[in-house]
Amino acid sequence: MSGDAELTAAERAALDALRTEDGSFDATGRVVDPVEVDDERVVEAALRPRRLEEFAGQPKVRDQLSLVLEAARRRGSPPDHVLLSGPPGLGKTTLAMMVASELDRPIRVTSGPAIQHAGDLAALLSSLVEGEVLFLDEIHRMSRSAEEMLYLAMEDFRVDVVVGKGPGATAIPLELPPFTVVGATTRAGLLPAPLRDRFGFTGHLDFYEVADLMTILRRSARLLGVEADDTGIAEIASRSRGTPRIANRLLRRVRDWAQVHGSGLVDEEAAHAALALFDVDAAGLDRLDRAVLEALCRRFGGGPVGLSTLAVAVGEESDTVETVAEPFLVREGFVIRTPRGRAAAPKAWRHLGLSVPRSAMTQDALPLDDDDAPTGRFTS
Ligand SMILES: Nc1ncnc2c1ncn2[C@@H]1O[C@H](COP(=O)(O)OP(=O)(O)OP(=O)(O)O)[C@@H](O)[C@H]1O
Repeated sequence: MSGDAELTAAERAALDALRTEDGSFDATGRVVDPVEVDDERVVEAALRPRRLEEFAGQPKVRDQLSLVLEAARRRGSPPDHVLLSGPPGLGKTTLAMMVASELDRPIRVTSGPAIQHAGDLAALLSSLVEGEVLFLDEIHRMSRSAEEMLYLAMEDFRVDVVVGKGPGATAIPLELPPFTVVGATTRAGLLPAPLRDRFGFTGHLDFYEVADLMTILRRSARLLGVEADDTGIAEIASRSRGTPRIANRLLRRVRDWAQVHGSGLVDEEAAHAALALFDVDAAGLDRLDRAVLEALCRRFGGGPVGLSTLAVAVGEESDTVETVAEPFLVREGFVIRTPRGRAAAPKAWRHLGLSVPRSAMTQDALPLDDDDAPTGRFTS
């Protein structure tokens, strides 16, 4: 059944106004999508700071990590394994690269989906050199058998290579040189406890303050050779959903506008015009975000409503709504996660120009969902 089947004409019109030509909200093509798109890799790599002192924002995680690395350097041994969690585009890969460069050690980069068999992992682990950093992106997407091998390897620097099959199979232990795993995940809650416990340091990256995004944007503008004044930088920063990847992307779109329609200078006027063109509103919300708010308020009377029902109503995958739109909507106080589903906060009604119903006033009092706010912490 189509998610729009029970909409009133007015509701359907409101949602349709937010759709792209093919009828979806085109989450992957969004200018404010925090997930990296393929042709961005080169420019992202060029903009990536190499040293911790150039890493703007996230002072807690940066200082904690800096201490862990400095202590390891002084001891002359690899640091504890590091787990970095947080929404996409906040700098997990950047920090992983920094661990290697700060320690002056090589880094091997792979990701959970690339390791589907324990054998893939065994081959990788047995080729590491002493002190090497193994960056495992999307670590929550590794297969269970690989996960089990990984936590043995992280604890004892050993893997058991199974030779043969059936009753005659034997496990041959293989010693590994000490190494450091840096795991990155957008979903720390999905990691099994035994794996999570093998990380001596866990850093949770949170959305950035506007002032930190401005620092990042000034640096990026300099590296890209873009002339930008503070009004333009501030406007872009405030609409970047607290995410450096989005800030850098919006900077490039505003630069395009300034080069084609303006004087080449990235200023407030260029930022306003370019961001209007790309459907990014004053709060940094785009079509998908507004569709989520429209559906929550107009169709479900403010909720609470289950994630999958909400996703069907906006014509998107649950995963896209949960990992792409929702973290920012929750953090900015538009949406509240409750054990009974998602609810619209008063700010959502106001953002859509609707009057706030009495029921929405009490949504703030509902208990939050468990997943909501891990912070940077040490684990033993
Ligand atoms: N603190 C920062 N200072 C400067 N630039 C940053 C910072 N954090 C992120 N960036 C920039 O933002 C872009 C995205 O960062 P990065 O790839 O590290 O994010 P990520 O969290 O690993 O994302 P994903 O989960 O999608 O892999 C990079 O180009 C990087 O240069």
